[in-house]
Amino acid sequence: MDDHFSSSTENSKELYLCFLIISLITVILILVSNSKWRSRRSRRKLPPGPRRLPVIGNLHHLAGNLPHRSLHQLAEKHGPLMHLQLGHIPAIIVSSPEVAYEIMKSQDLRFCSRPSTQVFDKFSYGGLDIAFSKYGESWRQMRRLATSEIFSLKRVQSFRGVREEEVEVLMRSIHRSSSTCTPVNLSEMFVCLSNNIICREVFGKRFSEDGECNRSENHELVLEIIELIGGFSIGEFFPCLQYWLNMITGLKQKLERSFKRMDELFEREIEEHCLSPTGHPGHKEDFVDVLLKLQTNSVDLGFSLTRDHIKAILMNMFLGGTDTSAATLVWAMSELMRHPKVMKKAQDEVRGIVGKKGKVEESDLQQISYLKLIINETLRLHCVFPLLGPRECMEECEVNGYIIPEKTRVYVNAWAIARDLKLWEDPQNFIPERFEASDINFRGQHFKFIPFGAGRRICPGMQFGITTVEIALANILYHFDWEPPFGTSHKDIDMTEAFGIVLHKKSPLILMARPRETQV
Ligand code: HEM
Repeated sequence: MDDHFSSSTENSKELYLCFLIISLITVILILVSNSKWRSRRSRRKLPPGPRRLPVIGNLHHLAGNLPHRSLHQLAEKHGPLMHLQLGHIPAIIVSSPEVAYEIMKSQDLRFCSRPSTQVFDKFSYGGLDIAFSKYGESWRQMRRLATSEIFSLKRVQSFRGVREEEVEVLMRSIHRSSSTCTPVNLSEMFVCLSNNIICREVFGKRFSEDGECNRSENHELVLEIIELIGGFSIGEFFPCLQYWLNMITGLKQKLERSFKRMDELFEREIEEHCLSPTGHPGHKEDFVDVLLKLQTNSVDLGFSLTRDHIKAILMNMFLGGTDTSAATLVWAMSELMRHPKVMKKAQDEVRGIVGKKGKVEESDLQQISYLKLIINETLRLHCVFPLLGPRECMEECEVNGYIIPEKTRVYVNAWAIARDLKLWEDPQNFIPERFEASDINFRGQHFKFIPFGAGRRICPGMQFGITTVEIALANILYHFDWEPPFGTSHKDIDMTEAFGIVLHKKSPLILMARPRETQV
């Protein structure tokens, strides 16, 4: 007993010591890099012409809780283009539609690369995917292939049945809870829904055990990887020390473990598809089928589509498709709960259009226009990737009268732009009607509203994501009336954001559902 006690005390001492050393190294590295940069600049004479941006912030502004908010506050003081020195990496933060236009439209070709980090390199199978790879011929080939074969409108429509079935599963789950007066954890259910949809689209099957809305092992894996990709890693900002810092912090080991699990899953699924190319009777073509077929005919593609290329795209679908749609659904329902008049108007619309049919089908969505305004307004206030994907400048250029050196990291604060008082009336409030008589949409043409990004790196899965959100939300409003849990009111719905690459609500959305009288 004593031995056990003393060994666990020693273990915690070691852990504490390790933590102290890491913190000390981090602080020293930040201080050294900042002071070195400043002294170098003060000795240097600035050339005439476009100026260099002064450094106004450091890693501390990005590493803190909710960086989009602290960067927004900084931008209010320093303007829409700011220079931060992130360890050894220079970075600019963009917080206005004009500068975003320069970066993502007029000079997109110079800014459409991604930085290289150990995490990105690992999960992209060494730069073979679409989301994390650097810009170049290989990325262009993959993006072209994915746009035409995977993310096309035809493909989105071909999975209509999958989405409708999974939404029905969700409705049944909610129904069960409501019949026993059990509160419904919508946050959990939305993640299961989108994970099941994406797994069926990608692998042709869902992974929940009992055929209902259960959290699957796969979903845990998605969350683990998203945390690794979106988490703050000090090594990323000190490239020459990255290997060692990632070893000391344990990131490297975690990375290897999660990657192995992900790779094994993909291998298993691909092998299953190879062994039984036609699948079970009634099997619908999924993305693994599509990619394997393309691999067989890869002469037509003009490049060799390897097994690693396939796994890299599967990773993009798997990660891109789960959390984003789920987070958007949670924010939308939370806003509707806080705005009962908007909720009522939306329910009246859906119920009026669908009538007594018993469920909303995708063919109904075209007519349900107020719901689309609600989704726009949700994406404006709760941009799920507040800083979009990090970009990297490929050659020295000039933006807004300032020189931007090659390899500068670029973050566009889409969240701040969408809440800017100068651009939006009453921007902090949820008012879907603001989109009513407006031609502003999220397709990357209006730079004050870019929840899916813009330019060459715009989200290719936009239509998949939006359709999932629309069909799920429409059915939820059609089938049920919603109340806050007993003893709380609409105003108590907590809207605090959680830290992470995907902007989630911090506390789960738990509500009481009451089936509509006319429903079965
Ligand atoms: C509501 C749902 C979604 C939102 C709000 C969203 C948003 C975004 C954003 C902001 C980016 C970064 C754009 C940039 O860096 O400029 C992105 C990239 C991406 N998204 Fe989505 N997304 C959603 C759904 C999906 C889905 C369902 C998929 C796949 C099935 C997907 C796949 C991707 C991929 C592959 C990229 C990387 C594109 C590139 O770097 O070239 N997304 N998404």
